[in-house]
Amino acid sequence: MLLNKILFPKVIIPISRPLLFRSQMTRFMSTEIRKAIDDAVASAPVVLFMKGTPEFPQCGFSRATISLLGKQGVDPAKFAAFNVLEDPELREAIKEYSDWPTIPQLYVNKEFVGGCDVITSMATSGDLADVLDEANALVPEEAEDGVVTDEKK
Ligand SMILES: N[C@@H](CCC(=O)N[C@@H](CS)C(=O)NCC(=O)O)C(=O)O
Ligand code: FES
Repeated sequence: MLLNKILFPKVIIPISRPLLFRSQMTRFMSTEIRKAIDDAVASAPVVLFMKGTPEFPQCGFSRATISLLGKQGVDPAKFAAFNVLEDPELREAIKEYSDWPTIPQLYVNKEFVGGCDVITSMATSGDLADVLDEANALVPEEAEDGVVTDEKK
């Protein structure tokens, strides 16, 4: 430790500050907001917290995620999206709730799955199709329309 301090004094000092700030932040979300997010997450089998709406995503990461969900064939009846740009409190609280620092955030059956990068790699590996299929969240084979994306307008 002493050797570290001598060799990397500038590394050790800044590390302690974000940790302290984080422990203060984790007490910040009110019970009401936590309950509201619990309800949002439980409102459909597939829930996306995003910037903008499925029809008009307002960020490339949200657009890419909604597009992937559409291509997987997520059933609109099994899907709910929450626009964090309409609710600054939700935008911050969802990060604490999931312990994930960015938007979009995907939940399937109330379980946090990940953000855009995770969803993209799960789509490539086939894991996303498996998770959505297990959640019974895909449109039946004979139906045509999945989640509306801006590509389908
Ligand atoms: N690598 C991220 C990309 C998403 C991202 O970086 N989102 C940023 C810019 S949209 C974000 O949410 N920043 C915090 C905020 O805007 O509140 C992922 O896999 O989802
Ligand atoms: S809003 Fe700028 S990258 Fe998402």
